[in-house]
Amino acid sequence: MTTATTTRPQGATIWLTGLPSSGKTTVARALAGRLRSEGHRVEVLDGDEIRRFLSAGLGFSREDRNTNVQRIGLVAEILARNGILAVVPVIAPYADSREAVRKRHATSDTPYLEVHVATPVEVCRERDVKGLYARQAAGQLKGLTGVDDPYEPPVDPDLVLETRHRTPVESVASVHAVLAARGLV
Ligand SMILES: Nc1ncnc2c1ncn2[C@@H]1O[C@H](COP(=O)(O)OS(=O)(=O)O)[C@@H](OP(=O)(O)O)[C@H]1O
Ligand SMILES: Nc1ncnc2c1ncn2[C@@H]1O[C@H](COP(=O)(O)OP(=O)(O)O)[C@@H](O)[C@H]1O
Repeated sequence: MTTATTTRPQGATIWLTGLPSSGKTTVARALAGRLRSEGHRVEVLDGDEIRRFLSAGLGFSREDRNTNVQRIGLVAEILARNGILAVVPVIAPYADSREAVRKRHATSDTPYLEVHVATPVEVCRERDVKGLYARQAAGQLKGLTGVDDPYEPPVDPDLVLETRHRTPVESVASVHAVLAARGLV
């Protein structure tokens, strides 16, 4: 009798950090589409959806954001460790919180990519997909990331996407190139 050996595909977490309306979700969805079309198993851990279920009840204090990011980091690492490409379009404004997620991945030797979606706040304000910048300006919302709440830009990200000067397809190509260079796709 022969024993079949199976090799599990290598997973990874691709974390897209950036301000609201910077383009995280747009790039994440387009990236996921491309990776799926190439036959990879992909999950997008959407910030809004996570906050409706896994992080229901959490707000936007520093403590709650950290709790949210650590929960998402845990789920992403479990998925990635099991051969899934986990794409995470979540603000994650605090450097120490992102560092803890990176360390969690390092502990299990799971590939982790930090991608800074580096769109200036003036451009995000113009895009204002969900009307948050307008609500903040009108005094109806306090603690908006990048405006009256902190965003600590990554110091040494694996990739920076200047979405002002690139189309989403070009941004996807940049992320894909990093994944390919690391042998992950
Ligand atoms: N005060 C404040 N600051 C920042 N963002 C706010 C806020 N209130 C609501 N939202 C909306 O919440 C969406 C999810 O946020 P995240 O879970 O990614 O944020 S965090 O990482 O926990 O800081 C986030 O989604 P994106 O716009 O896709 O970034 C915002 O639309
Ligand atoms: N080069 C680009 N990359 C990503 N998004 C862009 C770009 N140019 C314009 N946009 C637009 O900016 C908006 C970004 O919104 P979204 O992806 O929901 O941001 P976030 O998830 O960071 O809040 C979308 O309406 C998108 O079409």
